[in-house]
Amino acid sequence: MEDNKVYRASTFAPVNIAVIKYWGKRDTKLNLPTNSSLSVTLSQDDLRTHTTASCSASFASDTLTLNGQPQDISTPRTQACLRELRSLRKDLESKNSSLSQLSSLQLKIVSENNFPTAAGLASSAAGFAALVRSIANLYALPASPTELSRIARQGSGSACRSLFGGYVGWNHGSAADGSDSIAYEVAPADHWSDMRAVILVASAEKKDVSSTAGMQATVGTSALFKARAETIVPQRMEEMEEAIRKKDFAAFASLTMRDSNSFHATCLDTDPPIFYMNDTSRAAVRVCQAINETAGRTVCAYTFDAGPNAVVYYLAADEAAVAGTFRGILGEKTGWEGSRGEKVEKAGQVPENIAGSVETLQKGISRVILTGVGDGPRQTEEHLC
Ligand SMILES: Nc1ncnc2c1ncn2[C@@H]1O[C@H](COP(=O)(O)OP(=O)(O)OP(=O)(O)O)[C@@H](O)[C@H]1O
Ligand SMILES: C[C@@](O)(CCOP(=O)(O)OP(=O)(O)O)CC(=O)O
Repeated sequence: MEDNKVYRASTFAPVNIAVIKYWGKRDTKLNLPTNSSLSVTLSQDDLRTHTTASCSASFASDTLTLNGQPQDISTPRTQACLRELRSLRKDLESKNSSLSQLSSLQLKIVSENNFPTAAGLASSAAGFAALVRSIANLYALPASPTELSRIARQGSGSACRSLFGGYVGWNHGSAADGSDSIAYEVAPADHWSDMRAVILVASAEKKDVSSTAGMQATVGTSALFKARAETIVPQRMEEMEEAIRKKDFAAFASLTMRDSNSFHATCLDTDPPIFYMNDTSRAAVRVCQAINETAGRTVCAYTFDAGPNAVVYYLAADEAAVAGTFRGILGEKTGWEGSRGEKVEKAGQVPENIAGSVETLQKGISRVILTGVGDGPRQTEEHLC
């Protein structure tokens, strides 16, 4: 091996927003969930993590830098990912002596998120998916996205779904070692490519209760949680997969909204209660209901993660009715500039009976992000170091 040679590989990885939520672990060390979940991968043209993984005999220790700030790389979750990836590389090296011994070199990982970190915009999902994918590329691992999803899950549960594009399931699995708790493609992005999303960013602040802490408080104290994990979600997973296969937006939307509500109900049922949605979030729910009522059919579906931001899914054909209404209300906010936002036709009047919600939304939303379903991680020659 050449002394001091720097080996590197870079990737972009997407954010995913669940429509059937992961909430609760049966094993906190391995991030094994109590229920399966399903998400839509969002386009990396709008939201993405960019990560470069490099290794060299000249590096003194493993390091991780996120948005220019050194991060603690010694956390058990990051260490679990690095250990698994190094071990796969070591296996390759032991079978082929002509391979450079990269598994014994220190890693330098540099990453940038083009959206607020830890604001409920699934930064840990894109972040760990990018970390795992970039190191797998650096090590030239023949591992499939499914195998890498098993590793990324140990970084952050929802990260396993960001190894795939399109519509992605995560099977809760039953093996104690987590070998069957992996992500799978329900349908690629081009199966239902006209799925769009407008994200209403309510707050770019760091949240009070992390997903990790919040979900275990729910597991420990919520009486509703058991029914959700054992009965409600298994049934919804089947219905959601069918809705996606048939491209049935009304069914997709109804399941998405009900599952978001069910997840937030278990948060409220936690002792002490956890509030991720706020007045702004509830105003977004009312506006979505009004949009659907005005259209006379279901044209949009809201969902909320562990934070107040609304993600509103809709189909391209209903852009004027959905994004157009939000443009009418939030047209002054950041996010409408550029060809995509400017193309959104402002819809007509919003019903008078939701004037209060409209005002709350105007006060509480700082920016919007227009996006849609997208593909999985992309290798790139643009290196960050
Ligand atoms: N690009 C990245 N590379 C490595 N780790 C990252 C990256 N981006 C985020 N993370 C890790 O994820 C953490 C944020 O995760 P957290 O679950 O708190 O928020 P979130 O993912 O934005 O929200 P949520 O998952 O609830 O939607 C960061 O503190 C950091 O440790
Ligand atoms: C509400 C959610 O976004 C929760 C995501 O939780 P994380 O994947 O961030 O949790 P950890 O596994 O502890 O890292 C729902 C979802 O994405 O399915």
